[in-house]
Order: sequence, then C-alpha cells, then structure tokens
Amino acid sequence: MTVVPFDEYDDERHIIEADQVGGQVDPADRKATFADVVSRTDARRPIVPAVLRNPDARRALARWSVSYGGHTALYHLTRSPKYAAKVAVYAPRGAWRAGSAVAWWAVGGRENFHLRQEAANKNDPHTWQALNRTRAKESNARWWVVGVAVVALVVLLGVAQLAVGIPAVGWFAVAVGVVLVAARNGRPADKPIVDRVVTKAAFTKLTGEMVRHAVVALGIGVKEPGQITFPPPGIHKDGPGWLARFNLPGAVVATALLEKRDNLAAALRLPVDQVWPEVGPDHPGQVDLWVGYQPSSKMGQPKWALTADTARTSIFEPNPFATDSRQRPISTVLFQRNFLVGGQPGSGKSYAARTLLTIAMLDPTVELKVAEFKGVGDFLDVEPLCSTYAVGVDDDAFETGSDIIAWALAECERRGKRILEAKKRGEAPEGKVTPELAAKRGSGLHPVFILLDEVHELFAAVPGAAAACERAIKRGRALGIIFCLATQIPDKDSLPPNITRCITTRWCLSVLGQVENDMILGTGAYKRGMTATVYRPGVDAGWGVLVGVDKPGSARSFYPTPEVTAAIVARAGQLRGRAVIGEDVERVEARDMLADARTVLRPGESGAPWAVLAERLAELAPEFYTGITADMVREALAPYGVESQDVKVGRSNLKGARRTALDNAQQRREIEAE
Ligand SMILES: Nc1ncnc2c1ncn2[C@@H]1O[C@H](COP(=O)(O)OP(=O)(O)OP(=O)(O)O)[C@@H](O)[C@H]1O
Repeated sequence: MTVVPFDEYDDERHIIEADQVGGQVDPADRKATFADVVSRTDARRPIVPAVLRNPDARRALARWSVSYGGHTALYHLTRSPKYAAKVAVYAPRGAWRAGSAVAWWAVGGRENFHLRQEAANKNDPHTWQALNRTRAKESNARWWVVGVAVVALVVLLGVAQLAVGIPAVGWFAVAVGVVLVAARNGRPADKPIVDRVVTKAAFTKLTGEMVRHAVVALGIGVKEPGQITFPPPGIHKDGPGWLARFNLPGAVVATALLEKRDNLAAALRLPVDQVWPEVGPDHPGQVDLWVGYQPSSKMGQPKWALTADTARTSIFEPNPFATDSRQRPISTVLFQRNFLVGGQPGSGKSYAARTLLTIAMLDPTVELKVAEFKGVGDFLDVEPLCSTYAVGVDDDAFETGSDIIAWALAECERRGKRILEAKKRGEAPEGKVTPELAAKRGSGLHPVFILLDEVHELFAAVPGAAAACERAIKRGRALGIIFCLATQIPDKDSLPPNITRCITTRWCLSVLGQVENDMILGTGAYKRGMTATVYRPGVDAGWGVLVGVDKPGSARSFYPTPEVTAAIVARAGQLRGRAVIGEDVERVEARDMLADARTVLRPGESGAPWAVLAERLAELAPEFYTGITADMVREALAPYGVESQDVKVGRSNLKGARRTALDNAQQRREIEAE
C-alpha cells in the first residue's frame, strides 16, 4: 500500500492509493452499439396473457367468471330491498353534504375561518374586516364558477335532449346515477351500502415490501430489506397468483430460502401451500416466488383433459398428467421414456403412477402389464385391461413380477429381430419402433406399458430382479416397452442407482431428506433447488418435483374422483373393444445367475473375466441375458459372496470371478438351504 503525505494542506491528511494487483481486467464502459441492440435475445413478455393462450385455462377462466358473476348477481339481487332502503336514507344526506360543500367552497368559508375567529375572539375588527374582504373577493369569483358550471350542465343536457332526444330511460339512468352517487356520499364511512359477497378477503397482492421483510426475517444472511433486488418486470400476476422474481444479495443461495418454506409462509402470514418458492432461471441466487391467490388445497385443480367423454390418447403425443404450481397442465410423451415415481408413504405415488397409466390405457394400441406389491389392490379396477396383472406381497405376486421382467427381456430380443427386418424393409430407418410400426397389425411391435408399484419389494425378494429390470429398461426404450416404477424406499439396495440413471423422467414426491431426494432426482438435485423435502406427506399428497419434462419443477398429479376414475377405465375398455391386448406372461423358470456362471466356465479354466462371463451368459440364454454388461454380472454375483479377483488371461491379469469363488458360493448356498 502506498501512503503519500499531503504536505500542502495538513500533515494528518493522506491520499491512500489502492495497490495495483495485476493488470486491468474490467472492460472499458462503452455505449451500446447497433450490433448489440439488434442481437438482443432478451425473453419477450407474451402479448396475450398465458391464461388466454391455453384452451383449458380459457375455459376454466370462463367457468369461474360465470359462476362467480352469477353468484354475486344473485346474492345482491336477494338483498336489493335492503340496499334500496339504505339508498333512501343516505341519498338525501349525501345530496345535502355535496350541496353544502359546494356552498361552503363558494363563500370561501373554510380557508381563513380560524384566523377570522381568532380576530373576533381578540376583539380585533380591523383584522377581521381585512380577512373578510379577502374572503368576499375570492367568493365572488367562485360563485361565478359555480354559476357557469350549473348553466353549462343545463345547456349540455338541453342540447343533448334537442339534438338526439335523450330517451326516458336515459333520464332515468342519469337520475339513478345521481341518487347512487349521493347515497355513496351520504353513507357513514364504515357502512358500505352493499354487503360483502365473500366471507374471507382473498389474498389480493404480493408487494415488494412483504417479500423483502419476509426474506430478512428468515435469517439466511439477508440483513437489510434493500439488499433484495427485483429484476424487470418486477412482481406481476402469473396465472392465479403473483410471481416475484428476486435476487438474493452476495453469495446467499436460493436453496437456503427453499429449505425454509414454512418460515417464509409464516413471515408472509399465509398458509404453506399458498407459497411456492423455486430457484430462478438466471443464477443460483435468484428466487422465483409464486404466491397463489388461494392455498393450493382450496384452489382445486383444472379439469383433466383425459376425463372428457371423448378422450383418447396416443403415447407418441404429449398428454397431460399433472399440473404445476401455477395450475398449468404438464404433459409428457410416453414413447421412448421410462418413469420413476418415488416418495415416502402417503406421498401419493400410486395415484401419480396411475396418471401415467391413464395415458397408456386410453391409447388402445398399448398393452398393459401391472404388478402392485403393496397388496391393497390400488389398480384392481384396471385388471380387465391388463394382459398381466399381479397384486400382493406373496411369492405368487413376486413370481409374476419377475416373469414380467423376464418377458420384457425376451420380448426385447424378439423385437430386436423384428426391428432389424423392418429396417431392411426401410420401415424403421433409425432402428427404432415408429408410430406407424407400432400401429401396424401383426408387426409385433405394439407399445407395452409396464407399471411396477412398490417395486422395492420385488427387488428385495427376488435376487437378480433389479439387474434384469435395468437391462429391460435399457433395451426396451427404443423397442416400445415403457417402464413406470414406483417406490417408497429409494436407497441403493431397493432401487439400484443404475436403474435410476437409465430412467428419463423422475418424479420425486414428498421425501424426508436430501439423500432420498437425490437418489430419485440425481446427485446434486437438492443443491440445485429441486427439493421435494418441502412437501408434507398427506397434506401435500400428489405434489412432487419432476425432472425429465420440458421444464423441471413442482408437479401435482391429477386426482380425479372415484366416479371419474371409473368412467376413464370404462372408456378405456370401450376403446379397446373389451379385448385385452397382448398375452399373459408365461411362468418363466427364473434363471440362476450363479449356476449359469458356473455352467459357462470352460473345463480347465480357473476363472473368467467379468466381460467374458457377460458375453457367454448372453449366448447361453439370450432371452434373459442379452445386454448384460461386465458390471452387471459383478453386481449380481456380489450378494452370493463372489468377489472380484484377478483372473489370468494370457499373460495379463483381468478382474473377474474365480472358479473357486463360484464353487464356494454354491456350497454356502447349499448349506444355508439345508
Ligand atoms: N394429487 C392428489 N391430490 C390430492 N390428494 C392426493 C393426490 N394424490 C394422492 N392423494 C391422497 O394421498 C393419499 C395417498 O396416496 P397414495 O396411496 O397414492 O400414496 P402412496 O405414496 O402410494 O402411499 P403408500 O406408500 O402409503 O401406499 C390418497 O389416499 C389420496 O387421498
């Protein structure tokens, strides 16, 4: 630091120059050039509000307006005699008040009244007269104004009458208007003429002041309300609520605020389900706070398009299955996607999975296979539509569950060949099922939707089921086989991370902590602000964070009444002509990977590398093992105690399974079985 004495003025004063560390880094300020202006890509605000662009939202708005308007009109109509009586009392009082106010103004009585009174009290006639002269002078001019205004009004009405001939109803309307204005002027300040239609005042407006004070009160490192800035367009209406996008100061991240949603709601004096904070789009310190006009529990949900009597879907087209916090429908294409729904008990997983199943069932080309390992029959009503259906937590249900997975694997194998043929014929240019191929009768490539609810039960009960499911998910995606898994225990045993990784669309409903959250949504999701921990089981049932759709964010499953649900299932039955698409799975002899691994070892081999084992297993039973990788074999044999050891191949050592390890594992299993 350089200190320079400033002798000319004062020994005590110094100029302190900042140290120069490195060269100039800040760009020089310059005015915007033409190129800057024409290349601006700022998001433009839509001309037509979002609510008017979406047909469902338009219909919902129209329905609401008609119902609200109708109710208000009837409410006031029934009270009209009371209103008329009030008007009769207040109108003369209002007319008197208005008249006297004009008269007082015209005589200038108010302006120096106190001064004149003081002069009178002090017995000071000179001052009083001087003040009164001033008043009288002003009063003259004011009477002129009043006179001219009255004459102008009379002339105006007279001319209007002569020129266009105001009908009687016009005079009546003018008279009613004058009487109502007079009544309003004559009513006591705290007594409105009309009664309140709604009992509780709706939340009317979110203001910058409310937001600033609430955020400071959270104690997340924002000390002053002024530290919070609102980028344009500031707080504005967005759907049925208000959106406040704001920047937190310094290094405070939005996730710190998301974790305190309860406190934020308390500070805003609103119910928690009315307050929806999200990380903003520009940087991690930006918050998008959406506050509904009403709590979501009271707001209801827009009508689900799939509940219409004529609803029919195509899994190749986007179809709605949930709504976001601003009541906008969220849609997805089912084809070439897989779905994972996770959450704690009571978070609404089964209903959420059902919304996806609904899209599938209303497409009459889709085969359905449903297995529910909760055992309560959540999907019992769709059994007649399914080619395979299982319910329960018993051996029978688990066997059917693993048969479905084995069937899917074998089907992938069959479909792979069919696709190859189709490709040769030029019908599958990308080597994938196309909508045309899927719809073609006899192509054997119709879409299949497999729903496995509480799938962790199956994975825990049947060793190897998780690995097989992973292979089926990976292979089936391009071949028209869609998996939807729902689970309540997202940990690495009940939901292997490899499965999560290959699933495109994940929906995390209420979970307890960050670990479960990230198990479902992916590592780092919590830190990026995708926090399903804010939802409470039961209260926020159906709400979750959804990734893998157009815009990740909050999503609430559609939740039709039991009657509507029954109507949807009936409609799906009608569309399918009561015929079940596809065949039930055959009881497949479950493959025993340990025994198979021992079988594929060649005589004299002391072991085989994992990759070699994977290759040989796929040759042994292609319908089950096609697509299996070295890692999958290693992971599948680990529970039997088969360690990954060095295996000699030529002159080098590779990791794999030794024959002794496989034999020992088999012996252990036999001893345990006894
Ligand atoms: N979208 C929704 N809106 C409102 N309530 C819902 C919604 N989805 C589910 N619920 C309610 O939540 C309750 C639990 O739903 P569901 O059975 O799907 O939960 P789950 O997570 O599968 O629970 P569990 O694991 O205990 O079976 C249901 O009884 C239902 O009343």
